[in-house]
Amino acid sequence: MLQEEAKQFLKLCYQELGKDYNDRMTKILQEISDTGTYTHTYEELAHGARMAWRNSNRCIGRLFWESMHVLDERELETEDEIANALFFHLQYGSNQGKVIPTITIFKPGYVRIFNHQLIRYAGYETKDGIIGDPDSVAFTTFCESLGWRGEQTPYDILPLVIQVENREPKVYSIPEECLLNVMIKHPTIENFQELELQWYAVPFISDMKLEIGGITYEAAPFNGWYMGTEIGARDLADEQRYNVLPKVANLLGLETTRDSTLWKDRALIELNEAVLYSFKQAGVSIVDHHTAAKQFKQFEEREAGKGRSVTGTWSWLIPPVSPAATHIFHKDYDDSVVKPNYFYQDRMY
Ligand code: HEM
Ligand SMILES: N/C(=N/c1cccc(CO[C@@H]2CCNC2)c1)c1cccs1
Repeated sequence: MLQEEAKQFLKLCYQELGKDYNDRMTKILQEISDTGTYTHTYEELAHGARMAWRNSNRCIGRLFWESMHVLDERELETEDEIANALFFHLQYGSNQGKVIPTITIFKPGYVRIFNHQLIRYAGYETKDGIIGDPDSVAFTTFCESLGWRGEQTPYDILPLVIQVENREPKVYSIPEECLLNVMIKHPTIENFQELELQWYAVPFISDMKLEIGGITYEAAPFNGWYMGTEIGARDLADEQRYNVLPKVANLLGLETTRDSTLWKDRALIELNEAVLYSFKQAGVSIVDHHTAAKQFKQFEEREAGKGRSVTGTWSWLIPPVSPAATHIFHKDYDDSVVKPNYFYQDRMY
């Protein structure tokens, strides 16, 4: 099984790198029969992580798959060393707002990061309702069970929770210099900032596993930049998230008593325009869903040129705002799963 996965990956990887794979294949098969596993070279690891992004069916941002920076931290052993590598990744990937798509890869079978994203707001269940991000309530409660205490504001940054081997998970507050936040304001509606909306600048997904040639990296956090609708049409807009559309509509003086005034749609557009404007003003990379769709079209064309077929999940690739205004809506995609790839894994709390 591992031999087969290794063979398949190596053949394709070395073909794409323009290298002969015979010698390497022999060495790997020997290592697998000696030790039951094998260790990727940095080149195999880096190209495998990029191939996994290229194969991510639900990702609209794949045009840039070859440019991802890969930080190899497989030799780290202690929770402190790992926390410091994560603090480094936060600063390196954020790059003062000029976001660099980056992945850090830790020793397989040894490290787990409990966070869904390295930077996320806490959620608190109170008798008067939820403070903060409802999506974070379970993880926040878990952090509190480990002794962590937040300030109970709607935008508290959660700590990192790192587990090595089967030791107790350790909790680390994120240093200020690793954090970048954007206050949401509107280009023409002056009192929009009265809503006091904000969001963190850069998404770092930290709970997916990376599978390359039969080796599973359970801790391989990766960042890119946001597509505006993720924040403006989901994180801040969903009823079961920050649910701000009624507040935006009131600020805009919209008639909210009838659906047919399309007040929700108008509020959504103003909020998404404000998100894109605020990120640009703050010098933080972000892409609107029309530009992202055009970039994805370029990705499809480039892959065809390389003789590779593109797999995708239509329902995830279409943006949540004006989906039919993008080419993606008007075609269908083969949702087959190709490896290397990123996968969900069981929650640790
Ligand atoms: C560079 C800018 C990037 C943009 C604008 C982008 C955009 C997106 C968006 C909008 C989604 C859907 C998320 C959702 O609906 O919740 C997504 C999903 C995804 N992206 Fe990308 N992405 C980028 C980079 C990356 C990178 C660097 C990786 C990994 C190396 C990646 C891997 C994925 C994966 C695995 C999913 C599916 C997540 C899931 O199934 O929950 N993306 N991307
Ligand atoms: N823009 C992004 N968006 C996402 C990419 C992958 C996953 C997610 C969050 O997915 C959650 C689980 C299902 N929807 C929300 C968001 C990126 C995050 C890290 C690199 S690029």
